[in-house]
Amino acid sequence: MAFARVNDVVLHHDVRGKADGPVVVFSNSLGTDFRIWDEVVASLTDRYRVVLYDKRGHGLSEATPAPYRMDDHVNDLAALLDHLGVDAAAVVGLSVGGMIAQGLASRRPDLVRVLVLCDTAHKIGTAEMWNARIDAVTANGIASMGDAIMERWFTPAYRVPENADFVGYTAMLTRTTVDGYAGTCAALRDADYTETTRALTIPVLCIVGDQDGSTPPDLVRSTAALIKGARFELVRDAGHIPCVEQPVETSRLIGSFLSEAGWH
Ligand SMILES: O=C(O)CC1=CCC(=O)O1
Repeated sequence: MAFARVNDVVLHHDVRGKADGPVVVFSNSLGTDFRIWDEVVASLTDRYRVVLYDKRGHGLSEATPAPYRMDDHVNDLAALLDHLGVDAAAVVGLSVGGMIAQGLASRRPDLVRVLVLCDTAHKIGTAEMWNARIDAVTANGIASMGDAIMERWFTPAYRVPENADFVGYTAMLTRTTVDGYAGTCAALRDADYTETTRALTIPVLCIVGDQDGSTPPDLVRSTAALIKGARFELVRDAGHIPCVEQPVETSRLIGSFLSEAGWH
């Protein structure tokens, strides 16, 4: 693992895999850090140079004061990739990470050659919804919303106290900084990539858990329908975070799409 100061923030990141391989970048969701990708990344490191990072306010990255703009997150990722000397990449993004990936693809078409959009959309939620979350997390902390968030993240079968992984991912959520969480809710509230995503011409795969309670299959399907030639895949028995709940199938879908898109 490593830390880098880019723009006005210190970002925690890690580079794994084949040093001279094509680059695959992973961007994670609200309230998670880059460990959610561990199992998927393990299936790719023999072929790819993989870049993982924690967006500002998440994981071990610095938490600058809320609110954030989606452009802050997009600029952070662009600056981190410039810092690492990456000049072309496939970008895999989950939820807000998928919005960051869409933003980067439209801002830096030189950099983004393939997109995998997991459980995300061109626009997620409403201003009322995000303002209510910002108010709740600011007044009562993230743990106060923990159960409701877990119901969207994971299926009932996964969400049992005997499942140590479930307990661990709950801790990952509740240890996110309030600035990072509320700041990123503001970024989500204000972001709408409908027009820029409609203009994408690169290979795009959209995948979603069949029981995703945050970005349900119909929403993700509507994002795929915006993009000429985009592929849509449903992951069975998964909620909002298929890379954690169904890592084998998620790895298979991502790995084969990267190959088919010529990213090898
Ligand atoms: O908390 C949720 O509902 C899940 C989520 C929405 C945007 C994101 O990145 O995660």
